[in-house]
Amino acid sequence: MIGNSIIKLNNVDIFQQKHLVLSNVNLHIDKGDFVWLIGQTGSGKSSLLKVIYGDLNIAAGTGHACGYELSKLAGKDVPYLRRKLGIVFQDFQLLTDRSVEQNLQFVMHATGWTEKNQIADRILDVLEKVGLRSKLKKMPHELSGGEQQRVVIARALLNNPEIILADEPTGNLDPDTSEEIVLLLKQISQGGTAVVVATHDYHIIRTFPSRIIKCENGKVLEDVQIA
Ligand SMILES: Nc1ncnc2c1ncn2[C@@H]1O[C@H](COP(=O)(O)OP(=O)(O)OP(=O)(O)O)[C@@H](O)[C@H]1O
Repeated sequence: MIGNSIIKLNNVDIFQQKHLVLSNVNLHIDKGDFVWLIGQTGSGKSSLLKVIYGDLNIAAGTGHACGYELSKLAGKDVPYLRRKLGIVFQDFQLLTDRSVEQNLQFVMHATGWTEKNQIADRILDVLEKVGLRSKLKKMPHELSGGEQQRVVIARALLNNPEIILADEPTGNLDPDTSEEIVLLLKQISQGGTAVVVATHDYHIIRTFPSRIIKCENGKVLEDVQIA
C-alpha cells in the first residue's frame, strides 16, 4: 500500500490480444472505498479487473495494485499480489465435494498457512464476519445461494486482503438476498478493505448509493451518476 492508495492507474492502455479494450485509463481506489463498476457487456469491466489482479498486463501507462508496480509485474509476483486481493467471481465457486471448513482450509494451505490452530482460528474468524459460524461442517449443497456467496466472501477474506474484487456477486440471488450480500460487502469496506463490485443491477446501486465508475466506448469514466 502506498499511503491510503490501494489501486492507482495512470494513462493505462488495456489490450485483449490485439484489440485495444480500454485506453488512457486513470483510476484511483483508496483504503476502505466502496466502488460500483458498471458498463455494457463487452465494455471491458472484466479486463479492468484482470489488470488489477495481475491476469492481464498493461500495455502502456503506469500503475500499482496493493503495492505492486503493474508495469513491472512478473509471473512470480502474481501469487503474492493475489494474497492481497480477495476475489469473489462466478467462476471461483466453492468445491462442491468439500465442506465449508475444507473449502477454506484448501485455500489456506495453498497460500502458505501451516499451523493448525491458526488455521482453525482464522476460519472461525472469517465465518463469524459473514454470520455463518454455525455452518462450518456443512456441504455447499446444504446451504442457500446467499449462504454459499457468504462463504465465498469469507474465503476471500482469509488472507486479510487490501481489496475485494467482486464480479456480479448477486447475479444468481433474489433481491432480498442480494441486498444482504451488498450490505455485508459495505460493512467490509467500512472495516478498511476496499471493495469493487461489477454489476448490471442498477436497482441495487440505487439502494446502496456509492461511487460509480463506468466502462464505455473504450474509456473508464470516473464518478458517474446514473438516472
Ligand atoms: N481472452 C480474450 N481474448 C480476446 N478478446 C477478449 C478476451 N476476453 C475479452 N475479450 C474482448 O475484450 C472486450 C472486453 O471484454 P470484457 O470481458 O472485459 O467485458 P465485460 O465488460 O467484462 O463484459 P461482461 O459484462 O459480459 O462480463 C470484448 O470485446 C471481448 O470480446
